[in-house]
Amino acid sequence: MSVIEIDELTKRFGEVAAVDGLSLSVEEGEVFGFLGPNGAGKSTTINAMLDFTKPTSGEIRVFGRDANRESVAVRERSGLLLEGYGAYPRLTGREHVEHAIETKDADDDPDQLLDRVGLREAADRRAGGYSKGMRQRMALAVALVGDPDLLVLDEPSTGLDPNGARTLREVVVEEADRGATVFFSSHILEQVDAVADRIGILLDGSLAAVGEVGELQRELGAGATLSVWVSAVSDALLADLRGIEGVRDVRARHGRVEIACDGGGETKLRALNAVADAGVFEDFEVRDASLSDVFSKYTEGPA
Ligand SMILES: Nc1ncnc2c1ncn2[C@@H]1O[C@H](COP(=O)(O)OP(=O)(O)OP(=O)(O)O)[C@@H](O)[C@H]1O
Repeated sequence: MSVIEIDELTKRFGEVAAVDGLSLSVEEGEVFGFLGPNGAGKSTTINAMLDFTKPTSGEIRVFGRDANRESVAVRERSGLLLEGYGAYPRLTGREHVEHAIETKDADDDPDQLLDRVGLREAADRRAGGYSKGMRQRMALAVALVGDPDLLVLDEPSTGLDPNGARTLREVVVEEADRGATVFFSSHILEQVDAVADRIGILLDGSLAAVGEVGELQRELGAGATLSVWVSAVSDALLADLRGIEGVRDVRARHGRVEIACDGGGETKLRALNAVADAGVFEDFEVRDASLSDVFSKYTEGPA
C-alpha cells in the first residue's frame, strides 16, 4: 500500500515553480530518501504533504487521505521534524517531549525517548541553552512521540556531529523495523545511502531519478572508477586511455591510474588492454559509483 501518493504536484510562488508536476509514491514501511540541490523544491513538497502550503495544482494523498482536506488526520499519524523547528527557549528538553506526549495523547516515557536520541543528560536543561545539534536531537525525540506510522524528516542531519548522525541512522532503522514509513530529505548523501531503501532526486521541482541506490548506479551504466596499478606512467598511455570511448576522466596518482568510466564493461576492458599493451600493468580494482556520483550525474548534467 502507498502511504504517500503525490500526483502531478505543482506549487508556484509568483514566477517561480518551486515544484513542477511532481509525481511520486512511497510504500508502507519504506525508507525514502529525498535528495536534491538547494532550491530544488524538497521543503515545498514536504510542506504541501502536511498542508503547511497549498498546492497550485495536483493532488497529494497520505494514508489514502487528501493531504489538504484531511490534514489533521494525516498529522495525527505522523511524526515531524521540519526545518526551523521552533523550540521554546524557556522549556527544558524533557518538557518539550512531555508536551508532545500530552498533545498526541500518547503514553511514551519521555526519558526513554530522550535516551534514544542521546539527550538524557541534558533533559533538564532549558532548550534556549542547547546547541544546534542538541535542538535537532530534541526535535527528533518529539517526532518519535506516539510511534507514528509516518516519519517526515526534513534535513534531519542539520547540526549533528558524527555521533548524532549515527544516532539518527539507528533511529531511522529502528523505526523502519517497527513498521513505520520514513520520508526524509538530506544533503548528506552518506546518511541517505546508509539507510534509504529508495531515493528520489529532485531537480528544479521535478524528479530527475527515482529508485534503489544500486539500481540508479546501474542505470548510469557505470559511473565506475577503474584503478589500475602500474609500474610506470607515460603521457602516451594517458592519452591512449583518454581516447577510449566511454572514458570520462584519467588521472595518474601514487603509482596507479584512475580511470572514470561512463561506459560499460567494454570500456573497462579496453582500458585494461591499453595498460597491458604498454607493458606496465600490475593490478586493478573497480569501484562502483557512489551515491555522490549518482547525485552529481543527475543534477549536474553531462560532464
Ligand atoms: N514562501 C516562498 N516564497 C517564495 N519562493 C519560495 C518560497 N518557498 C520556496 N520558494 C522558492 O521555491 C524554490 C524551492 O524551494 P525549497 O525550499 O522547496 O527548496 P529545497 O529543495 O528545500 O532547498 P534547500 O535544500 O535549500 O532547503 C526555491 O526557488 C525557493 O526560493
